[in-house]
Amino acid sequence: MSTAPLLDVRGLHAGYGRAEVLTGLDLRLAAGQVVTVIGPNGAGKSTMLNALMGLLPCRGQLLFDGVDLADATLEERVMLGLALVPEKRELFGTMPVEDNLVLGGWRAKKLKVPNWRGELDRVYQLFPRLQERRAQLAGTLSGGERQMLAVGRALMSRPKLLMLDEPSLGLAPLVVREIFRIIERLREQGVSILLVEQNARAALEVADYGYVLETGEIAMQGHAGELAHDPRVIETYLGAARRPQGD
Ligand SMILES: Nc1ncnc2c1ncn2[C@@H]1O[C@H](COP(=O)(O)OP(=O)(O)OP(=O)(O)O)[C@@H](O)[C@H]1O
Repeated sequence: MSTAPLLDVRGLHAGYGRAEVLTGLDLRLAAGQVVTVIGPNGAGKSTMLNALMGLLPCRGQLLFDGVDLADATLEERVMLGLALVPEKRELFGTMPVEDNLVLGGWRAKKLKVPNWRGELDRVYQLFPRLQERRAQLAGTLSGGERQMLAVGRALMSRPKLLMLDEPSLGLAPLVVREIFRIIERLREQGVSILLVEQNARAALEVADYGYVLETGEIAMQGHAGELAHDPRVIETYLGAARRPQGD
């Protein structure tokens, strides 16, 4: 590609103490793209996101929007425009919904983005349910509402790249569909998204490009539509599509 990617990861190594989980991962994402990383439990998907966010020590080249992230702290990465919605959502349960959202706006506030509070209206447009429940304590929300709040809070920082760790995890099928509809809408709005998912089918439907991460390495990659039709991906990750052959 002629223009530099928004995110350019080369030879990423990361792990916990002596246990190396990622052993030289390469990944690229162009601005405006939705890129998904699928793979089995324990492959290292969350480890990758945590390393990108600066929550874990790592080695390798990490370029974000042309900036080398090697020595950037978590706060600096947030200021550069990275946002992570972690698997555990990590909301402030004893605070109202709206306060959780406002806290997410500190980057925009610090950057003196004019009318950053207007971001609240955008988030409420995307998630009318959050507006209805703006005064309710976050800890009393349903699983789906908590996920919406976690995504909304990340959007409040006006990120250049939104990283989502298993947004559908633990949610009922109807709510999962709602979450993917929202990802689709964000995509239409031009938000760049790095999506880690176990729900490979839904992830490949919404994404432009996909990577398959297996035991710390990229095993396959390609345009999402092509991956979704690849026999190995179908066999391993889209198993529900298989029809019994009667043997
Ligand atoms: N805090 C930790 N300390 C030590 N090992 C960890 C820690 N977190 C994860 N691991 C190990 O790192 C490996 C990769 O885990 P990771 O959570 O990144 O995988 P994943 O692909 O996101 O899978 P999952 O979908 O289960 O979260 C696993 O073997 C896991 O046991």
